[in-house]
Order: sequence, then structure tokens, then C-alpha cells
Amino acid sequence: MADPVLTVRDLHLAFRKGRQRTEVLHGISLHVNAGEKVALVGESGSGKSVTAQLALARLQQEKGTEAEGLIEVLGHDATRSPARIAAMRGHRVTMIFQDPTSALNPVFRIGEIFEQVLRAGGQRLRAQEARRRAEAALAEVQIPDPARALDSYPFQLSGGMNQRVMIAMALANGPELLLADEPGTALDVTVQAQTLRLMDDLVTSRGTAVLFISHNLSVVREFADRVYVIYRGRIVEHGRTEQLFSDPRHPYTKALLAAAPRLLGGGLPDLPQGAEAFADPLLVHDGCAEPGEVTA
Ligand SMILES: Nc1ncnc2c1ncn2[C@@H]1O[C@H](COP(=O)(O)OP(=O)(O)OP(=O)(O)O)[C@@H](O)[C@H]1O
Repeated sequence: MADPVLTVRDLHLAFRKGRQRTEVLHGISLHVNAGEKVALVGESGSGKSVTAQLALARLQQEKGTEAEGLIEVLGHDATRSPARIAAMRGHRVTMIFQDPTSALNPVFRIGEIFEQVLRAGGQRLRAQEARRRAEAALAEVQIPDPARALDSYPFQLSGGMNQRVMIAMALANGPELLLADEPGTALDVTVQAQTLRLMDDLVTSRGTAVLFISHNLSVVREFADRVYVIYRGRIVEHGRTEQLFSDPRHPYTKALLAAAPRLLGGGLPDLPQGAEAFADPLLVHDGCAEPGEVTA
């Protein structure tokens, strides 16, 4: 069996503010093997994002955070050696967020952000080579005019386009682990479906391990090899995806399944013929900023 790239064991997390202490994780354990696609599913506030933030060593240093237990990322303990995790972020371990447009720094052009991404981890790269690699990466996520997209600001692209840009950036350095936190939930369902399929194809062909965070069980069905169900800071059920769908044991998993919107075929919807929403990379839709409007 492949080695785990992420191991979480008996992880507890509490936030302290003044005299108040709020426990949000109550001893969760999970793992993601090399090349495996694993989903962490649960309702809002159940503790999905904080788990990913701990794996990225982003929460440990915050005042009031009390974390106990093991979080091992590519062989390094995220609590004891946060600097080692920080050094791997952006190339060996990467992340995709819910709202792609606000995740991209609005004051830089896509090309400039991409160049920084390609230099993550101190890699030396000439500007021309960075541009060539960025164009190739954007072409791979099926952006029709990569050169034009690289010269654009994030607010000039649609939410769907920015999500593709984020996917391209997250995979550009060949990470071993991708943390995808509700990717595309800020987008409409058809665009979300398209981008998730694209991400799925790319990570599957490259063998990138993914921890896929979602509140929607039916979305992960098509994507994940295994699923963990988290409820109020506890893993209440886990198993192989098909087994979990065909024979859910925990009442919460059953409720989550019943509540999940029925998408076509139980998974992501197929696109209607001719519904290519991406013909123009400068097209603004999905309720994103209007052209010329700079988002914060
Ligand atoms: N920095 C923080 N300080 C205090 N409490 C926090 C902090 N970050 C998260 N929490 C709390 O921890 C709990 C878990 O939050 P988390 O963001 O992990 O939920 P989630 O399952 O990802 O939900 P969503 O799907 O809405 O993002 C919530 O009650 C949240 O309010």
C-alpha cells in the first residue's frame, strides 16, 4: 500500500478567547495515501476547514489556538515543525479555495501571480521560462487564450476562469498533496461541475493525492476514492465511497445523503450541448465583479 502523505491522529483543537474556550475538533483521525483522493464531508462549522488549515500549519501560530495530536504532512509534523510545512507550501503541498476570485490577489495580473507561484520554494526561473510554463499550464486547464488570461487581472475573468487558473497554479509545481477546500462552491453548479471534472482528470492523471473538503456528499461521489464524514468535530463514519453511498451506517451520513441535492446520475451534472461558458476569457459572469470594478 502507498505511504500516507497526510496522517491526522487523535487531533484535538480548541480556540481560547479570554476565559472562553471552544472545542471544535474532538480527536479526529484520518489519512490520505500517496495518489489517493479522499473527501472530508460535513455541514458548515463541523471542522473541515480548520483541519486543512492545521495541515498547512496556518492555525498553530495564531493566538488562542490550542491543538493537540498528530498532523503529519509528507513526513513532517505540522505542529512541531511548522516552518518545514511552510517551506513546502505552494509546491509540494498546495491548496484550492472556495472563492477563486477573492483568493487571487486583485492588484496583480494573473501572469505575475503565476510567476510567484512557479518560484515557490525558492525555485530559480527566468521570466520568459515562467511565462512559457504558465501559458502551458493554463492551456492544460482549457483556458482558450492563455496569453490574454495572463495579462488580465483576476476581476477581469469570470469566476469559472479564475477557478481554472487556481487549479493550474495549484498543480503547476507537481505537488504531492492538494488540499481542495470546497472548490467552486462560490460558482454556479454547472461551472462548478466543469471545473471539478477538470481537476479530477488532472489529479488522476498525475497521481496527486487530494484531500477534498465539501459539504455536499453527492459532489464527492464522482470524485473520491474514500470518504470521511465529520459531524461537530468528530469523524462519525468513513469508508470507500461506493460502500458509504450504498450502505450508510451513521444517522448523520443518512441525513446528509438525504439532504444532498440530487444531481444527474447521482454525481455531477453533464453539460448541455454548446454550453461552453468559457469562449471568452474576459467574460464576466457567476455574479463576479463587473469589468473595471476592483474587488477587495
Ligand atoms: N480562527 C478561529 N477562531 C475561533 N473559532 C474558529 C476559528 N476558525 C474556525 N473557528 C470555528 O471552528 C468551527 C469549525 O470551523 P470550520 O471553518 O472548520 O468549519 P467548516 O466545516 O469548514 O465549515 P464551512 O463549510 O462553513 O467552511 C466553527 O465553529 C468556527 O466558527
